[in-house]
Amino acid sequence: MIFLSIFHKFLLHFPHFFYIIKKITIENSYYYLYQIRKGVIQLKTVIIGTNHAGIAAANTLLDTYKDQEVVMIDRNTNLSYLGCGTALWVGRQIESYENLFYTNEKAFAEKGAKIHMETSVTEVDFQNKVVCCEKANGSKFQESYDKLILATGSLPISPKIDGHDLDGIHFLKLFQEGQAVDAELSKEEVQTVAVIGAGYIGVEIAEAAKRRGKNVLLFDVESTSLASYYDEWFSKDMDENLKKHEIDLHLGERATAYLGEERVQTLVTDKGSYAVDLVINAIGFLPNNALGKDHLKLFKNGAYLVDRHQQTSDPDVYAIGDCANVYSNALQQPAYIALATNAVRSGIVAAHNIGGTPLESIGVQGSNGISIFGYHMVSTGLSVKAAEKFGLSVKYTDFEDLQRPGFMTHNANVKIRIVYETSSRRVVGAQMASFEDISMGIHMFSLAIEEGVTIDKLKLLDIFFLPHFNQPYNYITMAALSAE
Ligand SMILES: Cc1cc2nc3c(=O)[nH]c(=O)nc-3n(C[C@H](O)[C@H](O)[C@H](O)COP(=O)(O)OP(=O)(O)OC[C@H]3O[C@@H](n4cnc5c(N)ncnc54)[C@H](O)[C@@H]3O)c2cc1C
Ligand SMILES: NC(=O)c1ccc[n+]([C@@H]2O[C@H](COP(=O)([O-])OP(=O)(O)OC[C@H]3O[C@@H](n4cnc5c(N)ncnc54)[C@H](O)[C@@H]3O)[C@@H](O)[C@H]2O)c1
Repeated sequence: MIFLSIFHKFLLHFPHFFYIIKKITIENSYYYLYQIRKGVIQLKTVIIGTNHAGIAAANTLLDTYKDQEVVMIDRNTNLSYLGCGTALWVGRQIESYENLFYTNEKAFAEKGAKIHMETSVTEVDFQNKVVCCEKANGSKFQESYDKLILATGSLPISPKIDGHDLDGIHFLKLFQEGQAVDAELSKEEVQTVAVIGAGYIGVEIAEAAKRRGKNVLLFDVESTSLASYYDEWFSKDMDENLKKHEIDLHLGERATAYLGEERVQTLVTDKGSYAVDLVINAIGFLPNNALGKDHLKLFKNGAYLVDRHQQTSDPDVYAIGDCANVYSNALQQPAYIALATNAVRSGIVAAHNIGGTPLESIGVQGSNGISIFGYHMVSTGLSVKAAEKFGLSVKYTDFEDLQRPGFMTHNANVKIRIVYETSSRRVVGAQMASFEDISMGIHMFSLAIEEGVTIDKLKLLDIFFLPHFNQPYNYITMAALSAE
């Protein structure tokens, strides 16, 4: 031990000379990790991006590995904004945006991090392990690193069609963009709002704009809303729900141009043209890979390709959150799923590995939920449609009933679909919907997918019964029992 310690200190004094030997022999050893964990070796970790993923990594490093030096850099003015709240405050379901931030710059400075907000990283010199930064006032500086965490997130996809740079066309990613949409909806002259993309952001903001009294047109190229998350049996219900609340649905319709002098006045699609006062684009996210795309291996959509430790193809660089791929347990291969939940977990995993505790990600199911005009839908893993797209042969079992026994006066319908692989019979997905809150049940399916549980195992699963919550023949049991 003493010899190794002296040897290692010697190597640290001559880092360049012995760099390669150190990389091969020492950095892979348990003793090296042990020394990091004990704070004998102090690493400097630079985190680029301080939103959900970067915050989780920073908190884990600062709380658990107190001797590590942490530098956090973000170009935005704020951190920790919960985008899930945008539609809620824009739609006035909550009073203000103030509680949508769960931490701030000061909290990290107090924990000992060096934090640079309103600072863009313009370049990373991966060879010399240096990050080049530019502050909002134009001043430039550099930060060296031992380990780098890329947490640069995602960017909304911009449709490259005529007129896309006119005024009155918005995205909905940052807090500031939420503020801009909120201000637009406050204008009397803004009466007709076109939302492009009926995915999660589109459907949520369509509800919000309707709640603000606007005429809302919702467009998607797919034949239903929420097509990436649910099979038609579910998404058709959401379409009905949207129509019932007077949202004008335009499915299977693609925007082709925006027309206007300075501000957008007309939306042109492949099926018609519409007078509009405001456009909100919500057609998905792409990973923000600008800093590392020429140096690091990439997943097929451009996300940084990471292993189960969140390590990229450069061993000193980790990538987390929306800028990296995840491992899908349903598909049993890498995938891309941009969710805050994944961002947080991946940040924790990366930080423990850097801190000296080897930790593998257990993979994800992409569990998600939405609640629109009181109709709740939750899903995890793959829909039948998604499985087919990925070439996975699946079967499914459906069940629909009242949630509680008929004698209960407070009651509502519940629908469930469980999707399982044809050959192995392992569960690969589940979808549930109701006007009641049935959301917690989906977590059980998430675990089932993660653990490779078969549909047959669910048939006689011990599920409690109480009239307040469910029927003696629980809808999960009934769906599983009727599986072929
Ligand atoms: C309206 C909306 C609603 C959502 N609702 C939900 C939900 O209900 N549930 C859910 O799980 N997910 C939801 N999401 C998705 C979730 O917000 C993202 O998955 C999450 O933000 C990803 O976190 P991240 O930290 O990886 O990336 P981001 O949030 O994209 O953060 C990346 C950070 O990196 C910084 N950055 C990028 N490049 C640089 C650079 N060169 N220099 C310095 N800083 C840089 C950015 O300023 C940013 O702060 C929603 C998203 C939106 C937009
Ligand atoms: N409740 C939640 O968990 C929640 C809420 C908001 C956002 N998010 C996440 O944020 C990310 C971004 O959300 P999003 O809504 O932008 O993406 P999304 O992938 O949920 O939806 C994008 C939609 O746009 C449609 N589309 C694509 N190209 C189009 C085109 N040219 N014209 C018309 N429609 C087009 C797609 O068919 C899809 O339905 C997603 O990963 C999402 O899961 C999650």
